[in-house]
Amino acid sequence: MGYLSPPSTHSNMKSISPTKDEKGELCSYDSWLGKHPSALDNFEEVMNIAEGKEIVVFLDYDGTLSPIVDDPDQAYMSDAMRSAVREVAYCFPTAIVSGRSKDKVYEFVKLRNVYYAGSHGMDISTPLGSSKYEDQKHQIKAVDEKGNHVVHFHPATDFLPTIQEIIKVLKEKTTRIKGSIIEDNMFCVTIHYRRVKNDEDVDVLREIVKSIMKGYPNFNISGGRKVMEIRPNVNWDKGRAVGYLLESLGFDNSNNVLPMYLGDDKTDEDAFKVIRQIGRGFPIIVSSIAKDTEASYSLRDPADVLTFLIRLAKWKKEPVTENK
Ligand SMILES: O=P(O)(O)OC[C@H]1O[C@H](O[C@H]2O[C@H](CO)[C@@H](O)[C@H](O)[C@H]2O)[C@H](O)[C@@H](O)[C@@H]1O
Repeated sequence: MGYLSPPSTHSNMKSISPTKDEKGELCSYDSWLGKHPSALDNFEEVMNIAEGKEIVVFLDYDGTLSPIVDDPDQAYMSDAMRSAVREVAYCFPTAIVSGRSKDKVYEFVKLRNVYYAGSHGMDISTPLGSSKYEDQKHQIKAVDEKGNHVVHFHPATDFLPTIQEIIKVLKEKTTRIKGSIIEDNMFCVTIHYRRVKNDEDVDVLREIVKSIMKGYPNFNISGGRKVMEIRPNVNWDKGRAVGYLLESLGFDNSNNVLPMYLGDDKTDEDAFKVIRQIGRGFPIIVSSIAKDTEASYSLRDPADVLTFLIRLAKWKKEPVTENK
């Protein structure tokens, strides 16, 4: 089984926080690495487990394929990363699972040979004919720009008008908080405060958002990397999206499938948990600091991710050479 048991103290975790040891002291990165070993340093071990299995690759976008930057509209991925993802997607079914709207993440990634799940998995497109998912109400059959028959899955469609109303109110009420950005992610909303200069303004922004959202009980507020995220209260997240994609791509009954998920943020933890529940696969956290996580393996940053993806594609094409 390609899977390491989670440290027992990490179960039922609600958010990512710095990891503490038994004495309540912050863990060093090196001791954390003992529990979440580098997927690069242990590449051969990982790929020995993967040998003969059907690998499916899931990739988060921000902080995984692109470095974190101040301006969310400038979070470009490098050409080298694009080329590595393209190669990986030629070798294995590959999906990008992002908090951003599907269209926006496609604008950054620009690859046609990967699947996209935007809005934290609330906007997924897959080829027609594959999905046996019972929630027909939220599936729309369509023909894409290449003439392919596809299915769009939108479990939160009913919330769209309210989301637009929330965005309007948020924009009106937060104009005085310099540096704040309200990002329309289609089925969810992100409130950015990375560029808000002082902590008092961040606190005021938080209070404004909380106060507005009291009027919208069907929505939840969660956190991320210098963001607040507003999501409709539907039982759906990146973990459910991974399950949906595996099923839609025909891997639901396969005992041979090995999902590999690379992500850096709190919302990726839902996907890590699902892979743990499947009992096979590699939940890999991208982090240069020790933090509580359900992931088994780690990579330090997008540069590590790039090296890992290049090696992964090379392993598929030249397994013997890569394994030497
Ligand atoms: O699921 P993801 O693809 O990781 O998306 C999560 C959020 O990522 C973006 O925000 C983060 O990256 C920005 C650009 O580097 C950075 O400025 C921000 O502070 C980060 O939180 C994106 O803008 C959000 O909409 C996504 O929800």
